Amino acid sequence: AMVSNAFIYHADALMFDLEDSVILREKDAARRLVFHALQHPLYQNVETIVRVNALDSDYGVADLEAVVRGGVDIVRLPKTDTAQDVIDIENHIARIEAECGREPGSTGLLAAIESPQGITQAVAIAHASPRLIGIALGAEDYVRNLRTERSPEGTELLFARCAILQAARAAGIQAFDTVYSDANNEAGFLREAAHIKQLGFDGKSLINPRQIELLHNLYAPTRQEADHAQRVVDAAEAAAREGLGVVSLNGKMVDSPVIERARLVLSRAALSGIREE
Ligand SMILES: CC(=O)SCCNC(=O)CCNC(=O)[C@H](O)C(C)(C)COP(=O)(O)OP(=O)(O)OC[C@H]1O[C@@H](n2cnc3c(N)ncnc32)[C@H](O)[C@@H]1OP(=O)(O)O
Ligand SMILES: O=C([O-])CC(=O)C(=O)O
Ligand SMILES: [Mg+2]
Repeated sequence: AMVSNAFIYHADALMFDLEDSVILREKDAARRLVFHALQHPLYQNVETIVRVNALDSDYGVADLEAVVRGGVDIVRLPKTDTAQDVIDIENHIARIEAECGREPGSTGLLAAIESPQGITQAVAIAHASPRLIGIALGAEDYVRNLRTERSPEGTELLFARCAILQAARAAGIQAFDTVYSDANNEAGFLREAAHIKQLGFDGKSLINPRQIELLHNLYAPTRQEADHAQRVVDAAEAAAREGLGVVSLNGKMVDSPVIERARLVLSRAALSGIREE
């Protein structure tokens, strides 16, 4: 039911999971279901991601064969511990693309880091393949590996989140935060989402449709922020026409980092609209 309904919720991308939310005896059926969903007309204008099983499991390579042939946009590799894990999946994807006549390099890759080993290797992982569109944190497995649990403040995740952000930005790719597992706790979700937005994440994996609008609204700038960003960009363009690199807007210095931040605000307004307070 979820696979056939998911496209109605206006998520930025839809992620089909073949890994930890599918029990072992359903792995083959789930793979077939996803293979067909990827080719369904309803999913042609939606960005699709499939989380495959680990390549060293009994299912990983079969998952890849199905989803690359099915036309998935991005493959999510779970539990990425080393750059070699990325290179291994990269090699399989390149082979399958060649075999099925898909444009070489057209399948994107998203590596989820879910262990202390992966966090220590985050920089190498983030640089391991030109297919990588981003890296992501998988916090449920990560806290299990740390031998702790998630707190409302997220203190136990701060190091991992910063490591992932640093590595992603150093490699020029995106950084995605982990799921918030309590689908009925709106206040807790919003608190965590505000925290990861402030750290600099590009977005977050969601597990329930009710979280989509909450996150889009949080990432949408306020009317005041969008108007200010527009004034900054207007002032910068006027200054550039006069050959100036720095201008003053109501006494505040506007130079290149300020202008770039203003452009980011405007691009978020274009994507998510204006925040409803
Ligand atoms: C640690 C990890 O690996 S996380 C990643 C793997 N796990 C997942 O992807 C879990 C996906 N999410 C879910 O299974 C569920 O949302 C749960 C278990 C979190 C909550 O379950 P419920 O409380 O039963 O969901 P809820 O009552 O909010 O569902 C409302 C509607 O949304 C649909 N829905 C719920 N979650 C999703 C989803 N992830 N995708 C699409 N549709 C969904 C339900 O089918 C239901 O539709 P209906 O009204 O047509 O019947
Ligand atoms: O990657 C995610 O966000 C979900 C996940 O597998 C985890 O938290 O272990
Ligand atoms: Mg996990």
